[in-house]
Amino acid sequence: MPARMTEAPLPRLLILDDDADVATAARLLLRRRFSEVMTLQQPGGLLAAIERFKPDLLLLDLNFAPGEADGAHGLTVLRQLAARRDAPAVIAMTAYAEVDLAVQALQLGAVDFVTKPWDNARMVASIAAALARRAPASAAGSPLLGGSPAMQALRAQIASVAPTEANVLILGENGVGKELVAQAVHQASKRTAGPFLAVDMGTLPASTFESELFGHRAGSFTDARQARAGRFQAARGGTLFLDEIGNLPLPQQAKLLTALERRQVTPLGADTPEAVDVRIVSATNLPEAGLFDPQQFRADLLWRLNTIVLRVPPLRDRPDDVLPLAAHYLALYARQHGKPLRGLSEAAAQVLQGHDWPGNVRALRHACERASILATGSVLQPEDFALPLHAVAAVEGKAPLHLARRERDAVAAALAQAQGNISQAAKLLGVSRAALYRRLEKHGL
Ligand SMILES: Nc1ncnc2c1ncn2[C@@H]1O[C@H](COP(=O)(O)OP(=O)(O)OP(=O)(O)O)[C@@H](O)[C@H]1O
Repeated sequence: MPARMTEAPLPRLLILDDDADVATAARLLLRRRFSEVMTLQQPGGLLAAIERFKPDLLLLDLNFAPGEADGAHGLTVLRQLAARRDAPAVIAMTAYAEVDLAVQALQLGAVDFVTKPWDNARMVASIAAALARRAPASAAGSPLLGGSPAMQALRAQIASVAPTEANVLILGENGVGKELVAQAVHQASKRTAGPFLAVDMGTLPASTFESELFGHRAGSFTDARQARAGRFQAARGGTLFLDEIGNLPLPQQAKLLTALERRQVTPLGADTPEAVDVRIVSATNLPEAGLFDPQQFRADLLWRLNTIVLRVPPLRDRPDDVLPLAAHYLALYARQHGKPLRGLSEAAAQVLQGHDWPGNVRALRHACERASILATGSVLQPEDFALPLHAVAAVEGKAPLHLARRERDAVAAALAQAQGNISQAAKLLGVSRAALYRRLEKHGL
């Protein structure tokens, strides 16, 4: 019997374009993907419209007046939105060849840009990607799904830890939901009206580490034309989420430690330090043995960060969570991609639950997105999730061996490995090129 699924609400779209025809064309193209579409021709009412209408996405023409081309108005709007917590994701629209303008829009926080006149497929893809990226944040409030005993215990820990000011270290494999846990801590904390700012410590270049985190004054180094606040200042009154903390090289660990010990930071080029008012939540997928190895991680920094440790268990250790998560994401993607909502066959449910999910919830989410886009039947089958063959075989046990399907999988795998090179794929499979062509035809590959 197909599993029941919860309905995810359709997102809302706001279009700001001074050309009524363009706004109408966009509305007609996109209205099936949104519960409501609102159009504005003047920027004056934009902030009020955002408060009232609460759009998930804003399609923003950067040039408001006919003939205008410098995009100054649109960039001003983007700057205003950057300061707001309720700002929608923004896709900027520019005239053809305004590449510099598009780049500036992206730097100011737009998630993508499309050039006018747009290509419908490109516009739809851009919108789908923007909404997908926004999905975890917009689930804020009750985003941490899963009723397994492990998740219930984790939620209880979050509830008791969040209202304190204690620093929290979140441990768990890739994709288990550490960032969602960090957001949940912030949302249940006394700082919930302040910002939640995530910084990926693994990718901060060593050369700009201090400027990124602590800020800089104008002229403090060659490229520092304007003063800039660091993440510590930007997160003031809120929570600073230091992700991938285990990847921070030792020299940067020392700088971070100093800031945390003194609870103040000195922007590059400044004479006086500034007090820090942030709660630190950090996360790593490093195994605990690695964290406790002083060659990799300073014990004194660890001691500052891990006042409270929250462990998020891998998905394979909480199989009860798999089907509710799958149902949630299948419903979400069915909506987002305008596909019919499909249930899971018994076999698919078993395969999903029995899989060991090395990529955890992120991988399950991707598998659900793929299935909701590519599946053709009314009920989802194991193969729609494109899991490695052994996962399907392990659960099917004594079920028929599905020779045709395995042959198709083997051919597809060989083609992928050979990067589409037919001769090489044929060699990998131990068949002639002609035999491979026959199979490609047979399986519609
Ligand atoms: N309990 C959950 N309920 C709903 N969605 C979840 C849950 N856990 C994880 N996800 C989803 O899985 C994806 C990965 O989650 P998240 O980014 O929080 O993991 P992570 O542990 O921080 O990953 P990484 O270590 O790779 O940065 C996100 O899309 C998130 O929305």
